[in-house]
Amino acid sequence: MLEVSNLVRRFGTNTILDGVSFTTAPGKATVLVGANGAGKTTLLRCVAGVDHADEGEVRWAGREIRESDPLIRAAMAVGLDDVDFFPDVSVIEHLDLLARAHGDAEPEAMLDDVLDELGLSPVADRLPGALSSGQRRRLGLASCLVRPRELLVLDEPEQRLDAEGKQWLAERLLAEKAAGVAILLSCHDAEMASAVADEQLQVAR
Ligand SMILES: Nc1ncnc2c1ncn2[C@@H]1O[C@H](COP(=O)(O)OP(=O)(O)OP(=O)(O)O)[C@@H](O)[C@H]1O
Repeated sequence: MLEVSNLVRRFGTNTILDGVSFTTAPGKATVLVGANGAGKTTLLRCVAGVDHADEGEVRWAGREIRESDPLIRAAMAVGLDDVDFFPDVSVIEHLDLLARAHGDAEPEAMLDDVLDELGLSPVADRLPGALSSGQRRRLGLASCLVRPRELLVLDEPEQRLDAEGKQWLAERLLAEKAAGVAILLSCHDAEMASAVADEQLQVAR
C-alpha cells in the first residue's frame, strides 16, 4: 500500500503542496485532478522518488520511498511525462531490455501482445526519434506494461492519445485494477477520471 502523509513541497517561497495525505489500495485507482500548475506532477514526482518533499513522508509497504531501492523499483511502474529513451535503441529493444531487467527471460510473446495492444507493432523497429509524439507516449505506457507492477503511477496518460487510444487506456486501467494493481494518476479528462477513479483527489494550491 502507498501511504502519503502530510506532504509539503515548496519551490522558493511558493508552497505547491501544503500537507497532502492519502493512501492507495490494491485494485483501486486514485485520480489527481486540478488546474494547470496545481501541483499534480510535483506530487507524482515525490511519490516516484524523483523529487523530494520538504516535509512529510511517502511510504510503500511501510518503507520510505527511494527510487534506488530494488523493492520499490520492482513494485512501482512509473510513467511521467519527462521519460527519456535511448536515441539509438529501437522501440522493441527498449521494451525487451526493460522486461529482461525485471526478470522475464523470455519476453517475446508478451512484447508482441503489448506492441499489438498499443498499436506499436508497425513501428517496433523504429528509433524513438522517428516516432510521433503520440507514439512516444504509447511507448512510455508500454514501458509500464512490460514489467511487473503493484503500483502504477501515471502523469496525464491520456495526453496526446487519439480517441481510440483513450478508449484503450480506460479499459486497460480497469483491467489493471481487476488484476489487483493500485493506480495513481493525474488526469485532465473528466470522463476518463470518473470511469477509472475509486477516489478523486482535488489538488489545489
Ligand atoms: N522545479 C521547479 N522549480 C520551480 N517551480 C516549479 C518546479 N516544478 C514545478 N514548479 C511549479 O510548481 C507548480 C506546480 O507544477 P506542476 O507541474 O506540479 O502542476 P500540475 O498540476 O502538474 O500542472 P499541469 O496540469 O499543467 O500539468 C507550478 O506553478 C510550477 O511552475
